[in-house]
Amino acid sequence: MQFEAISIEGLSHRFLSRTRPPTTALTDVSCVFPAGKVTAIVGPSGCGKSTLLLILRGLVEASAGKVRFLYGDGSGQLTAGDAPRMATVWQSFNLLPWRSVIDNVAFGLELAGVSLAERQAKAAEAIKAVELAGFEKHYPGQLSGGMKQRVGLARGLVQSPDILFLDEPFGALDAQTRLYLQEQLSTLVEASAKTVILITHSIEEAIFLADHVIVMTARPGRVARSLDIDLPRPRGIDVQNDKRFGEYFSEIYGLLRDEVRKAMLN
Ligand SMILES: Nc1ncnc2c1ncn2[C@@H]1O[C@H](COP(=O)(O)OP(=O)(O)OP(=O)(O)O)[C@@H](O)[C@H]1O
Repeated sequence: MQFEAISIEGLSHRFLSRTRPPTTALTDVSCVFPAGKVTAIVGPSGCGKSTLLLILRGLVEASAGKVRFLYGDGSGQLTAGDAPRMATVWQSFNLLPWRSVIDNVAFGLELAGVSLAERQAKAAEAIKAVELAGFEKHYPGQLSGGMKQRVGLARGLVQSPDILFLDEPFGALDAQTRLYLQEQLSTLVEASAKTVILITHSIEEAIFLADHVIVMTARPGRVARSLDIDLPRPRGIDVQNDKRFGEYFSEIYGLLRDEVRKAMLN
């Protein structure tokens, strides 16, 4: 059976607190994340993007609704099954400062009980894929922000996940580094045909990297619109000159503008 999609139906989530009124983070979210595609989620601050990611990763249990991981046998019939292998790259790098680059990248494999030789070989390959060969023995404190984030990316890739989650992966980086890493990520994603779910505040980043963009409303987050990004691949940064890029930007910004305003007044 092959992993085909994540399907979310009527998902809502409310955070309860003993000391504060409850916060409804998500309300009646329904959407599909197809396998082998990049889906970007954009939405105003606080609309529940990270909460959605935590629910998809099984780290938070939704108050209502369903998340189903769908598998097919090629006949067109889909059946729900267990979550496939997943990895997440976080904005805040989350590197262990006392471990070298290669040991940081290999950490997940070590926890999974993979032998030293195998995890070192796999980690070296992932480090090469993010163009950090030669830095295996460096420590996080010796790296720039962009290099740290590439280590984070390698740590996600090394696990050969079926689904790679990227939560604002480049948010903490300067504009040029961000652009460079977006290009690198685009190449990596195209080469691996992975299922990627990207959370971002950047409309350009969403259009550049994704096959589909889900635009969310202000909190409590709902799906405002789901758009297909019909731009050729492989994509280089010059895809921004394509007329359709500007049209997608205007459409998404048009949807977001009022929502961002509402989020500011929330
Ligand atoms: N553990 C929690 N307890 C209570 N409220 C929470 C908790 N986690 C998140 N929230 C609230 O739920 C709402 C959604 O938060 P979430 O972090 O999912 O939004 P987001 O869209 O990822 O935000 P941002 O874009 O700013 O990262 C926010 O109002 C937030 O304050």
